[in-house]
This record gives sequence, C-alpha cells and structure tokens, in this order.
Amino acid sequence: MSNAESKIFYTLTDEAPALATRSLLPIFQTFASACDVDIDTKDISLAGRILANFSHYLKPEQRVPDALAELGELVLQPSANVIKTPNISASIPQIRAAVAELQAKGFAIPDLPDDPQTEEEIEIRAIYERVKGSNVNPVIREGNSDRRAPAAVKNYARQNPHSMGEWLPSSKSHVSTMNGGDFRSSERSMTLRKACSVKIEFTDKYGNKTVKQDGIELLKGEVIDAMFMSKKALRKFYEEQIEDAKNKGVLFSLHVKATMMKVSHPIVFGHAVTVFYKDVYEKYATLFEELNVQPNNGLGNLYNIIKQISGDLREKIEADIMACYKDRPAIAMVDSDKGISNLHVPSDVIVDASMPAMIRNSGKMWNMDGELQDAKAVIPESTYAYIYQEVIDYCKEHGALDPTKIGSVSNVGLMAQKAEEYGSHDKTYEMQYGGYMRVIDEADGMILFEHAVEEGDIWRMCQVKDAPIQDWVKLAVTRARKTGSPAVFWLDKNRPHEAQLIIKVNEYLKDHDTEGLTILIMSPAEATRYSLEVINEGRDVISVTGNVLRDYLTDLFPILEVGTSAKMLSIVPLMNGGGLFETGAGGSAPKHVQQFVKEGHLRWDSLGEFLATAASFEHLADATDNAKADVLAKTLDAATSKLLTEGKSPSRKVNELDNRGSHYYLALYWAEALAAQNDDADLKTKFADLAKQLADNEAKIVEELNAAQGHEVDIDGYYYPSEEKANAAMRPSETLNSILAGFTA
Ligand SMILES: NC(=O)C1=CN([C@@H]2O[C@H](COP(=O)(O)OP(=O)(O)OC[C@H]3O[C@@H](n4cnc5c(N)ncnc54)[C@H](OP(=O)(O)O)[C@@H]3O)[C@@H](O)[C@H]2O)C=CC1
Ligand SMILES: O=C(O)CCC(=O)C(=O)O
Ligand SMILES: [Mg+2]
Repeated sequence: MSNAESKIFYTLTDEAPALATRSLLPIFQTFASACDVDIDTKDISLAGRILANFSHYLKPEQRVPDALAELGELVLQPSANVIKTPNISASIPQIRAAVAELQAKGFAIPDLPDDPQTEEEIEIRAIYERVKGSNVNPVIREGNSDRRAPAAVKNYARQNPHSMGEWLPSSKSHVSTMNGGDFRSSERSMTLRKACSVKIEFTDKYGNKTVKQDGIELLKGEVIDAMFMSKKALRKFYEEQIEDAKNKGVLFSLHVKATMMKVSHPIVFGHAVTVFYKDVYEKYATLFEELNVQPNNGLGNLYNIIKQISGDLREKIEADIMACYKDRPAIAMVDSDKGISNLHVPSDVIVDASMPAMIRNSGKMWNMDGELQDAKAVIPESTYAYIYQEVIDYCKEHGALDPTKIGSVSNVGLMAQKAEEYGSHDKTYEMQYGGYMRVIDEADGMILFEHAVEEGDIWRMCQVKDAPIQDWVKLAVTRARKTGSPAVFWLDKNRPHEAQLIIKVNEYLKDHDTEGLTILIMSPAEATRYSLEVINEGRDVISVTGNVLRDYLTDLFPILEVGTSAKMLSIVPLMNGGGLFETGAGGSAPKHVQQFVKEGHLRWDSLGEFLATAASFEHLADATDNAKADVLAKTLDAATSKLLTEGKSPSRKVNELDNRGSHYYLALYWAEALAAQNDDADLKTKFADLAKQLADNEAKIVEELNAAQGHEVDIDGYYYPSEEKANAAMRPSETLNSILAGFTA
C-alpha cells in the first residue's frame, strides 16, 4: 500500500536536531516499514537552502532540489504528513559562516555582498535575503498551531521537577519597554469589506512619489495593519534605559527576535549596538563606513572587520570599545569566558527562549565576571513586552512557580498563511528619507493608511486572512471542548489590530457550540495574570493568541512548567486537511553541538520528535485507514511514557546516557510495547523478535554507545558536516545498527 498518502516526510535541519535525526530516523524508518509507511526526507537545512537557491553557480553534480519549495507545495495537499524539526532562522553572521564553510568545501557560491552595487550583486543579495531569518516556518505552516504538554510529560515534571531559581521581592530585575514611538503606538488596522489590490507608496517632502510595492492582492475579510517605529524615539529610549540600568546597578540586556522579525528587529538590534557603544561608532564613523561595518550584525561584526586592519589602529579601536564600558552599565553576557555579550550577534539572544531562561534564573543573567546578576530586560516593542513584566511581578509577589504543583498553559496560535508579523517581511522598510508612507487602494486611489515618517524609521505592514482566523477560532473551541479548560483569547481591545480580531472572534464563536465552555477575551497583561493564577491553583488554561504571542508563550510556560519547550506536543493541523507535526517549540540548541564536538556527548532531548512522530502515525492511520499505523502510534506513545518514567532521557553530562542512548531505549520500549499488544497479531510476532534482540544486547549496546563519549568528535563542519562522519558519530553501536538492519517487515 505504498501510495502518496502512506508517506511521511521528515525534515533534515541544522545543529542538534539534525545530529539527533541521524540516530533516530533509522529507528523510525525501521518501525514504519512494518505498516508499509515510507519515511522520506527533505533537506531544509541552512546549507541545503543556500545550495538550492544558488544552483546556477554549482556544478551539475553539486546541485540539490529546492526542498523547501517542494514542502511549500506539499503542505497544500490533503495528503501531507510532515514531521518538522527546528531549523536555523539565520542571521547574517550565520549565513556568512555557512557560506564560508560551503565555499571551502568546493561549492562556488558567491559571497554575501554587504553593499550591493552591480545588478549581479543586487540579485545575489536578494537571494540571500530569501534565505535569511525565519523563512522556513512561514512557508510550511499552512495551518494554525496547537501546542501543549502531554499528560505524561506534565506528570513526569511534577514528580521530577527541574530547578527553579528563587524569587525575592527585593529583586531589581524588570522589563523596560517603549511608551511611545514604537509600532504599537502608531498602529492602524482595518478589515477589508471587499477584495482589493493595494500599493505601498512613499512620498518625500518635495512630493516625489516612489511605489515601494504594488499589486498586493488582498482578500475580502482580511485584516491589514500598518505601523512604524521611530528611530529617534528608539535611540532616546535606549539612552534612557542604559542610564537607568547604570543608576540601578543592574545588567543591561536586550531581548529581540531578530530571526523571526527578520527585517525589523536586526535594525532595532543595530541601534542598541550603536547607542551602547556610541563613543566608538561616532568617533570612527567615516572609517567604519569605508570598512562597511554593519551594526545590525552586532559588535561581533566590528571585531571581525577590525581584525583585518593594522595593529596600532586596531588596538586603539579595541581600547575605545573597552573604554565604553566605563560609562556604561554592566552588560548581560552570552558567554562571559569568551567575552561575548548580548550585543555581539543578533541571533544569540532570542526573546522567546531568553526571557523564560532569565525568569527561571531568579530574573538574573550572567555578567562579565561570570556571575549571576539582576537585569533590566530591554524589549523595545511594547506590544507584548508587558507579559514578561507581569510574570516577574507575579514571581516577586508569590515566589517562583512550583513545577510540582502548577497546571499548564497550552496554546492555540494564529499563524497560518503568513498571519500577522510572519507576513510583514516583504512589507517592512527602513526609511531613507522623511515623508509619508501610504497604503493605497489601486482601484480608486483611496488612502487606507498614512504615516508621517522620518529618516531611519522602520515602517511595516502586516496582514491576516479571514480563513485562518475562522480556523483558529474553531481550533480554540475544539481544544476547550476536548479539555474542559477555559480558553482565553489574548486580545487587547485598545490595540487597533486586536480590536479588529475581537470583532471577528465574537462573530465566529457563534458558528460553534460553546454551551458550557469558558471562553474569555482579555488583554495580554490581564491574561498573563489570570493564567498564572489558574495554573498556580493546579488547573489548566488554554491561551489563544496571535502569532508573536504564540511564539513567546510556547517557550515561556513550557520552560516554567516542564523545564524546556522541547517536550511539547506541537501540532499544526493544516488547513487543507494534512498534518504538520513539529517537534516541541524549542530551537536548534547551538550549545549542544559545541558540547558534542568537544566531548562526544549530545544532550539534545528528542522527546519532541517522539511525540510528533506518534501524532504523525496517528494522523496517517486516520487518513489512510491504516490500523497498523494506529498501533504504532499508540505503542510509541507508551514507549515515550516509559522512557520518561525509567529516566532514560539524555543527561547533560558526558559519560552518562546521551541522545543516542535514549534512542536505543525508545526502540527497545517501543518494540516491547508492540510485542505486548494484542490489537495486531502480525506486528506482535514481528516485534517480539526485535524486542528480544534489543533487550538481550542491552549491556553491549549501551557500552558501545558510551565508548563513543569522552573525547572530541570530528564531523568535519558545522552547517554542512560530512554525512559519513556525522552518521558514524551518531550511530556508533554496531550491534544496534545490525539489529535494525536485520529487521524485516
Ligand atoms: N521551530 C523552529 O524552527 C525554531 C528554530 N529556532 C532556531 O534555533 C536556534 C537557537 O535558538 P534559541 O532561541 O537559542 O533556542 P534553543 O531552544 O535552541 O535554545 C535554548 C535552550 O533550550 C534548551 N533546549 C532546547 N531544545 C532542547 C532539546 N530538544 N533538548 C534539550 N534542551 C533543549 C537548551 O538548553 P541547555 O543549553 O540548558 O541544554 C538550549 O540551549 C536559532 O537559530 C533559532 O532561529 C528557534 C526556535 C524555533
Ligand atoms: O520561525 C522562527 O524563526 C522561529 C519560530 C519559533 O520560535 C516558534 O515557532 O516557536
Ligand atoms: Mg519559539
């Protein structure tokens, strides 16, 4: 029965999840063969995406298909069944590093031009812009998101709580956000009564018009917004916050999402760099211009560039950088041993993961001396920053949340069809001159939005289509019905965009039976407090949010509740009927790779992959009437629960069970569960033998896996490692490999 519908696509991505896949996928493929299901792969790694986009620069034998474009098509098909591991949403410094590695490996791809001048350079830059930032998820997320902690994970965390730093009322940590001049304060929003085509037009102060984009086709019922962040207000805000951090004796730490908000946030980040290190960037302004220094790529970019200039001048600049610290507050560090601060690389501190980590750590971050210290978390955009202040206030009042007692905040998030900020990337502009930005209906010339902007302001337009909103409301009601938990729409009637959504939510709720359900609408700050109160009473609550809060909350609450978002079940019911199964909410854990190559221990926990794969089998079973796939799904879930209770998750420390060892135990428990079930006799027989072989060889396999630890590992690359070496490193047990290879379905 090998047809299109019996196929699962598993993505090959980057960093830790890509390493883990090399060990885990052969296990999944072996088990899937027993129910006639193929698990095929799609390489959407950063390196793979660069190569696919520059095919015309490569020798024919080096060319690779555009797997992301293929997946983008696939997710529109009702038969789609995709398992997606986290991938790098690349910042420019990450792209540069990947390009250098690929070039060194003989791929003649072009350098990323900083300041494209010729037609060819402009074309090359445009291709890299397509590869940059969050460009995978918006393409394949053709559905809204349903993320939650499965009961087994929650119960395990209750019994084996992760550490939670103590919170004292005396903590000086706090969130600082703009109270004017930011996107929120200038936001305009409307719902379209009819389909139309609009253009974005800039008019300078002399009346000259430039069409930034035209022919933007919008649908009836679509909610569109436009807003801008004032450069002057942002820089003034940074100055004030730097001063305030110094006066209060707390660390200055910036939290943005330069990867997902791939156009606007690198600029927001760059201003923080040039304000914090103002003395240097102003003193050497002309030189830096000649050298093409790019503050949006962080202080690390400056250090890299001055490496190339003569000793004396370089030392002078370096001394001037150090001198900045005298007048500035202490700065939060990413790696104090290596002197890497929060302002070095735009993708090192990503707000969704960095703020919960700070909250878990008693509101502290690392200072230059490698000590924990209270911090000022600077989150310029005020739209969602308040939620973190609310959590901090709550912790100051009530102490840290107790993972042994608290309930859970799950999430239903709006993201389908490039909803909200996901759709803003090609409609975000850094203004070269002051003037007016207008969104104009092309049919009748009517001005839909108008903003007076100044040089350097960041203007953007977002959109969210009506069908995804209807789907989102339906998903929220479905989850509320299924769980009996209250569902809270985190929408602020005072924010223009959310006021439009509230009208739609109230309208579309009428399409469903909501009798007996608790469905509430609250502003994000109120909803934060309410949700904390509910979970502190041990009860659960569903957060129903827009795209950015989806991202923020699905790291925030999981990290507080179960220690990491990697253990979440993360499902995207695709709007055309297919299923996209993401692995947790976690990222690609660059630190894990560093540890792996240094000491041969991979601490990545593939629990998210286990959960996603079970959900994928379950979906396939329903979609194709494959009863065996259903048995595989149920037994995989049972094996995952057993793995948790038996403590066979990866340890953080070298020479203890790591990612590979946990995969062995998953295979063992899964085969045992299949051998023990009575729903399918054929599977029972087949897997009884496999279970026996895996059990009989436990000591030998674990020994072979452990022997691979405790020393450096060479996988020959970071973004494009050697397949042969990485596979060998991730599958070091000959015994396990031959047992799997010997399995016949
Ligand atoms: N869906 C997607 O495709 C996503 C991609 N990303 C990308 O991931 C990269 C890193 O992002 P960042 O914000 O630093 O987030 P990460 O989630 O990668 O890192 C934060 C920390 O979370 C812990 N963690 C995350 N996943 C796991 C896991 N499976 N097992 C064990 N621990 C885990 C690790 O903690 P510890 O070090 O203490 O072990 C890790 O250092 C970026 O390139 C980003 O663009 C980020 C989010 C989602
Ligand atoms: O798309 C991205 O860049 C990251 C997405 C993310 O962090 C998430 O979906 O939780
Ligand atoms: Mg996230």
